Order: sequence, then structure tokens, then C-alpha cells
Amino acid sequence: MLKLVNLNYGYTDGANRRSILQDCSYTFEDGRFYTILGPSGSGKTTLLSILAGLDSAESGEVWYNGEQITANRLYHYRRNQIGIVFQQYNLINYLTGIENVELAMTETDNAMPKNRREIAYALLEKVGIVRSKAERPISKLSGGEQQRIAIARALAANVDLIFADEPTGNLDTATEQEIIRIFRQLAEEFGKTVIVVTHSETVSQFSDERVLLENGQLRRLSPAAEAITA
Ligand SMILES: Nc1ncnc2c1ncn2[C@@H]1O[C@H](COP(=O)(O)OP(=O)(O)OP(=O)(O)O)[C@@H](O)[C@H]1O
Repeated sequence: MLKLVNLNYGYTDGANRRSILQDCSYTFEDGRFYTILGPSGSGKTTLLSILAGLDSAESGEVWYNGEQITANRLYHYRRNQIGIVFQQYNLINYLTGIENVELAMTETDNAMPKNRREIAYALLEKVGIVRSKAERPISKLSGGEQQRIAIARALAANVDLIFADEPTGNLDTATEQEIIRIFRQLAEEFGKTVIVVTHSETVSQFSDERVLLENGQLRRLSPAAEAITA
């Protein structure tokens, strides 16, 4: 379970103080697929950065699996407990897909099997990347293929919590559907918690829970399509 308690975050813009998160609290349960929605500039990426340990709130607490993610736990949390998927994929372009995933397996303290390459192929197969594609340099792959590899890379350290920021922002509708199917499967079949920031109605429709970030706070949207002002 990922729990946020009274998070506050703001910045100064000239003489003005702007608040992005205001006593923001929420609980994300294990094994569910969440989407975070909200108007442009409402702070979704900022919130995700805080949840993924890339930025820190000014006050408040983040708890994961009963442990508070304090400054001295951040390194462990980022390295061993979470994976992140970005809109721009952020893969290493001169390496192949399989090398990107294998490299991620060396960047964790979690126990990794000796046959890393085989496990990496299996992980890529799970997200629909066959061997011939896994062995191509990233620069020779489509955006959809790169995003699948980025998802496999995020899972490589055997983590249970995946964050994604606009993961389908650069993809066409058919490819978006494929990525949604992968996220659904990760939650349903493999018990992963998937938290996705998105403007896409399609992605949000297929999530287990839609959460709106508005006026610095998160609130659950009712399952029946509530109008979104994103
Ligand atoms: N440290 C900072 N200094 C100045 N401005 C900041 C800082 N952090 C965030 N902002 C501003 O806070 C607002 C929220 O940004 P954020 O990217 O989190 O919003 P968002 O909801 O993800 O937006 P979008 O949907 O357009 O991607 C933006 O106006 C951004 O420019």
C-alpha cells in the first residue's frame, strides 16, 4: 500500500507563493491500476515526482508497505521498490532493448537470477516484444515498441509499484490500447500497483480507479464517467 499523508508543496513565483499540493492525502491499494487526472498545471507531474522519490514534498509523509519514505530511505526506495515509465521513454538509444532491460537489472540491490538475459527476454515477451525486436538498437524501434521496452525496464528490478507519466502521450490510439492492456494485466494478473498520470480519457476509462488532482488535493472520481476538465 502507498499512503500519502498531508503532503504540501509549493514554489515562489516572483513575490507570489504558489501552492501545488495542499494537505494532499490518499491511499493507493496494492494490485490496482490508478489514473491521476487533472487540468494542465494542476501539479500531476510534480505529485508523481514526489511519489517516485525524484522530488521531496515540503511537509507531509509518504509511506510504502508500512515504512515511511524518509530522506535516508529514498535511495533504497528508488533502487529497489519502484519503477518509472516516462512519456519520452528515456531508454539508452545506442543499446538494444534487451541490453536496456538487463542494465536495469544491475541497478538494483534486489536479488537477481544468474540467467539475467533469459529473464530479460521473458519480461520483454510479456510486454509483446519478440527476440528479433529485443535485439535491435532502440533507435530502430517505433515509439510503441520503445514504450513496451520502457515498461519492461521499469519492472526489471522485480518491483511491485510502477509509476508512469503520460505514457501514451506520443502514441497512436491502437498503440495506446496495447499499453493499456499491459497495465491492466500487470495489475490483474501480476498484482502490481500501477499509477499513471494521463490526459487520456481512454486510459482513464480502463483504470480501476480514477483520481482527480484539483486545488492541491486528490479525490476519487466515481466509476460512472464524471466529467473531467483536463
Ligand atoms: N519548482 C518550481 N518552480 C516553478 N514552477 C514550478 C515548480 N514546480 C512546478 N512548477 C509549476 O507548477 C505547475 C504544476 O506543474 P506540473 O507539471 O506538475 O503540472 P501537470 O498537472 O503535470 O501539468 P500538465 O498536465 O500540463 O503536464 C506548473 O505551472 C509548473 O510550471
